[in-house]
Amino acid sequence: MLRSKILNRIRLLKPVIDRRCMSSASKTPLTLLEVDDKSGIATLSLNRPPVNSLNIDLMNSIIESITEIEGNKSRGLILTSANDRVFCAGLDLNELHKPNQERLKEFWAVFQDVWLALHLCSVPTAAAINGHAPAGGCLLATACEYRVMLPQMTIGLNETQFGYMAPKWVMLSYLSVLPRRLAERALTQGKLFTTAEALDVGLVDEIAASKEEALAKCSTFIDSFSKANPLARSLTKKQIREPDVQKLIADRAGDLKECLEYINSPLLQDGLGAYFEALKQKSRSKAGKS
Ligand SMILES: CCCCCCCC/C=C\C/C=C/C(=O)SCCNC(=O)CCNC(=O)[C@H](O)C(C)(C)COP(=O)(O)OP(=O)(O)OC[C@H]1O[C@@H](n2cnc3c(N)ncnc32)[C@H](O)[C@@H]1OP(=O)(O)O
Repeated sequence: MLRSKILNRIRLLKPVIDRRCMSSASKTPLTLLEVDDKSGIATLSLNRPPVNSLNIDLMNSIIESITEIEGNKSRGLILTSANDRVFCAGLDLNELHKPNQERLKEFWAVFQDVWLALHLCSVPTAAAINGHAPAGGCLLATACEYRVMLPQMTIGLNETQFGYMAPKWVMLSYLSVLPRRLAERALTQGKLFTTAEALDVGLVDEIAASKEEALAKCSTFIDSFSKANPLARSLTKKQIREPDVQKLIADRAGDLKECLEYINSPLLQDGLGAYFEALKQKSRSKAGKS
């Protein structure tokens, strides 16, 4: 069965993941996990300042939290951010720009794992998107079953804006939420939807005026499964998601090889370097350091 195969795969990796986590554990927890003792719903907050950019340690921490949530019989998982401006800035560009090749292989494998773990999570999942969610941040949100977003934020797979094409399985996550023609246009444009636009096209399900309201709406979504048998619900979700997941599982090595070639190509490295420098410049000018 796919579920046991996937979970065994992640468990098999676990000792490696644990070692990696322990070797580079930061002083402050990269994720905050709280389980409401009344509702039984777990809230997983990304907590890697300044923008929750996804590096190896943060993604391992997310995977471990999901494994813990599935093991402690939480009734659901709400993914959110401890930062009130940014949900998740996507992959840490330091991992992609002029990368160490061994680390890049590990980074990409963990990126694949974090999507599999969240996309196949056995409990109901919802994202309280309380900040900007570009690229990998949008992927985390679309891996969840439901999305509630705060106003004046942006969300989308903007990879073409920094010279990259998203991997097939990242595109499939978008296609599981958006109609094909719209997904194609948004992917090729590298579009970042405003909150209102995202609601209009169905990329998010609801808008909330505050993080508290977003969390409450996510809890209401999770409560909607209260009459469903948890195992039947989980297996039904995995059955529906299996075709997309299999496209990655069946060729993880091929995906890794393709990404390494693509990420390391000089043209893309130059484009990414320029994009990253512009980000840093913007930040410096914001802080009054030109
Ligand atoms: C077969 C093909 C396969 C090829 C594979 C290609 C690669 C993978 C392709 C797809 C998967 C996913 C890819 C990604 O996720 S790549 C990352 C994309 N992310 C972004 O484009 C977001 C960039 N950031 C922003 O737009 C903004 O920072 C913001 C809106 C998130 C927040 O804005 P604001 O609050 O104004 O903060 P600042 O911009 O001032 O930034 C603060 C600080 O953080 C740094 N930073 C921002 N984003 C990142 C990041 N993604 N990685 C690393 N660092 C980041 C920024 O540089 C500032 O740092 P400082 O200069 O030190 O202050």
